[in-house]
Amino acid sequence: MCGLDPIRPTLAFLGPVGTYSHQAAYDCFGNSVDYVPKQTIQAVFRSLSLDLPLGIVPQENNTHGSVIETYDILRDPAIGQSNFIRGSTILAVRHCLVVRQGVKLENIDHVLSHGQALGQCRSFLARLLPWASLVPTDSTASAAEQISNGTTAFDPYRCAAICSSIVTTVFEGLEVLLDSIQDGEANSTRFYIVSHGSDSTLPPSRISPVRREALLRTSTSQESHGTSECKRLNFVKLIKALDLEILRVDRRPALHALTFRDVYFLEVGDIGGNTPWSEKLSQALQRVTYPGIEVTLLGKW
Ligand SMILES: O=C(O)C(=O)Cc1ccccc1
Repeated sequence: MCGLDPIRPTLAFLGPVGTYSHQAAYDCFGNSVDYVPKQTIQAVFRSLSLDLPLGIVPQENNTHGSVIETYDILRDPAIGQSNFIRGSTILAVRHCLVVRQGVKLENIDHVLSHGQALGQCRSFLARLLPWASLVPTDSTASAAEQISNGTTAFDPYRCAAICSSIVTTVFEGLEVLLDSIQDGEANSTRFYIVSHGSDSTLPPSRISPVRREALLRTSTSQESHGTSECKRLNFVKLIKALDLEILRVDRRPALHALTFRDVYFLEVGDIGGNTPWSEKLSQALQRVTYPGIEVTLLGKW
């Protein structure tokens, strides 16, 4: 982390330079933070500390859906204890097919990218490169970097990356072969801003929040297993008792031993009135303190 300004806060993003996460963070915070690339989404969460208080992670895409890797990490008890969601931002995502200079479509037999980008270009790939093998990478820009520096397991002159055109200004010897290859015309990805601690002051953002929101995680508690309190989550009862606007629900397998028990993520919004949002949330959380059920606030903004 040498070369970083000791005063300016640092922000971890899924690197290398040139990813969509990097662009989304820059759109929010510009030069008011120092950017620290991390290899994976998990590494972004794990790196959060007093020295590296901020991060950004992709959360959902309007054509390919939830970013599973992010939701799986949100099951970690550290989220909601030491690390928190502090906001969200949306980036319009326009993918390019990037190759080593001179490579033609018919030369390509491997397409490298982040799984989300491969999914967002599925129809394009089926139409124009049906013979190519798809190779998931840690990020879109890391696919481009591997082709540029020749560290792919494949012949870099037979590879293409799906990524932003920005990578051609970051890594040498690359060019855009085809532009705007995403399947959905209005392809957008939403990101969560994450922080170490729940109430550190965030640097000024160019993006103002649309409404007051929060993210809750709920599941049957691990401790209740095998006891009379080990119930199935009564989801309808829980949502009614919360009495908040439910903006989205995601579901992932729980990490504990009971089979087919899930963790639910509820993104909730303020339904109006004069009560401050924090107060409204703590009242809602009190209404859902049922034995055997855990409800954790993962962040509010
Ligand atoms: O790999 C990236 O560039 C990311 O930031 C993750 C991602 C991938 C595809 C669309 C949006 C975000």
